[in-house]
Amino acid sequence: MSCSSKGCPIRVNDVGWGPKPTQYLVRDVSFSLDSGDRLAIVGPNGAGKTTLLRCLYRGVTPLEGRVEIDGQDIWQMSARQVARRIAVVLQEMPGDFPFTVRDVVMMGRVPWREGLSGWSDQDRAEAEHALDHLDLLRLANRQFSTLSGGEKQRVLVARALAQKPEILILDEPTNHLDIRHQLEILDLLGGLNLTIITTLHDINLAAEFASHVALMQGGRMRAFGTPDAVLTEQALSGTFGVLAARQQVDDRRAHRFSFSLALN
Ligand SMILES: Nc1ncnc2c1ncn2[C@@H]1O[C@H](COP(=O)(O)OP(=O)(O)OP(=O)(O)O)[C@@H](O)[C@H]1O
Repeated sequence: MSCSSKGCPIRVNDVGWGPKPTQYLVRDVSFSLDSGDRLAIVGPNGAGKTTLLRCLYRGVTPLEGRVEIDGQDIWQMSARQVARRIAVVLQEMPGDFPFTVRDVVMMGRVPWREGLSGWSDQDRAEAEHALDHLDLLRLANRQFSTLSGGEKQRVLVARALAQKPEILILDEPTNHLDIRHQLEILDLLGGLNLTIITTLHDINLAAEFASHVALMQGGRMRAFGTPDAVLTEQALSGTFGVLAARQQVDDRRAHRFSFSLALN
C-alpha cells in the first residue's frame, strides 16, 4: 500500500463484553500495541476471538473497560473518526448485491467523503491503488457476487486499504485462500506500516506473521507476548488439547519455528 500509511498505538484496558451483564463472553482483556505492531489472536473455536475484535472496532460497546487509540477512548470519538482510523475485514461475505469490484473498493472511501459531494480524485486514486496492490485491476469491472471466495476476500482487504486506516482489524483473513494466497496476503499485510490485529487459526501462519500473539481460551486472554514466548508446546497442548511439537526452521529469517500438531 502507499508508503504514507502509518499505524498508531492501541491500548486495551480490562475489556469485557457479553449479551448481558450476567453472561460475559470476553472478560479482563488488557494489552497494548505500538504503532506498526502485528497481533495474531489465536485460540480454539468459541474462545471469544471474534467477540474481542468487535470490542476493538466499536462493533459492540464493552460492558467493562476501555479501548484507546493514540490515547483517545474510541467511544469518545465519532463513528466517522473511528472509521477513518480503523478498517475491518470480517469473515462474513456480503451477500448477493449488484456491485462491481471497483464499487466495493470505493466503499472504503465513504468515511472520507465530505457531505453529499461525489468521489474526489483522491478517493478514486486510493481505490485504484488498492485494487492494483491486491492484483485486482483485471477484476475491477466484474460483479462482486460472481467472484470466488478467495477473490472476494482480496477485494475486502482492498476495500479496507482504500480506507487508509492506521489500524487494520481482520477476522480470519486467510479463510478462503489457497496456500499461496494465504502467504501472499500475510506478506502484503506484513509489508504495511499499519498496526494490525487479526485472528488466525493457523498457528504456523501466526508464528510467521505476528510480532505479538494473544492466546484466548474461554473468553480470557491466557497469554500475550512475542510468538516465541506465547506459542510454546505446553501452551498449545493445554489450550487446544492436541500434541504440539515445535521445530526450529532454518531459513533466512531469524527465530522462525513451526509446529507439527496431532490429536492426543
Ligand atoms: N451475541 C451473542 N450472544 C450469545 N452468545 C454469543 C454471541 N456472540 C457470540 N456468542 C458465543 O460466544 C462464544 C465466543 O464466540 P466468538 O465468535 O467470539 O468465538 P471465536 O473464538 O471467534 O470462535 P471461532 O474460532 O469459532 O470463530 C461462542 O460460544 C459463541 O456462540
